[in-house]
Amino acid sequence: MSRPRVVLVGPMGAGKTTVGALLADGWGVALRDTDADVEAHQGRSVQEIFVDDGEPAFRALEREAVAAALAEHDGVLALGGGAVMDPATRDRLAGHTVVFLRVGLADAASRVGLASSRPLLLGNVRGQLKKILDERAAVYAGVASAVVDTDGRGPAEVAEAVRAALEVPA
Ligand SMILES: Nc1ncnc2c1ncn2[C@@H]1O[C@H](COP(=O)(O)OP(=O)(O)O)[C@@H](O)[C@H]1O
Ligand SMILES: O=C(O)C1=C[C@@H](OP(=O)(O)O)[C@@H](O)[C@H](O)C1
Ligand SMILES: [Mg+2]
Repeated sequence: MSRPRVVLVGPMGAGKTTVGALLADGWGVALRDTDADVEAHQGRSVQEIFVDDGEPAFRALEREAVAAALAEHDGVLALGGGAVMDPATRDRLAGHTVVFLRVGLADAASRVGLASSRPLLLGNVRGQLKKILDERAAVYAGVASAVVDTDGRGPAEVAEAVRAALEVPA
């Protein structure tokens, strides 16, 4: 059975998708991102799925996308920020190499921008982000085998810190 070289978790704006692409490029492996997998499978954006079918429907699709990627993918895997809130997903992550990209409110808000297309942030980016960071911090830490701080660091520096945390060559 193949397994991802690293699974990236953390809140919106942590840089999972961006840093995941840098890591995958550097290692010459593929990046898989569960948001992109759900969108490709559904032929709709995450935002459209939230609006049309609601968050629980998205979470069910996301759970299946994570399960498939964990079982099939041997490159870098970026999860959507809320995926780890699902207990079955947390169980599946056990034994995987999971890096929590930690980000504070200021950096997360400035990265996602005030006009975020992320459905959970519509209307009140900072307020919603603060709530999510508070609610999920312990959950991210609980599934992680390593934690990498991203505040004040650009994507390349974060990717380097991930490699250092994994103690694998660039
Ligand atoms: N370390 C970083 N420093 C500055 N901007 C970043 C960093 N990581 C990501 N970004 C930018 O922040 C935004 C969100 O990044 P993204 O990779 O989509 O985060 P996530 O997948 O964790 O929600 C993108 O515009 C990206 O270019
Ligand atoms: O944190 C969340 O609940 C979400 C994070 C998003 O992915 P990113 O973390 O890649 O932005 C996306 O899955 C959806 O908008 C919900
Ligand atoms: Mg992402």
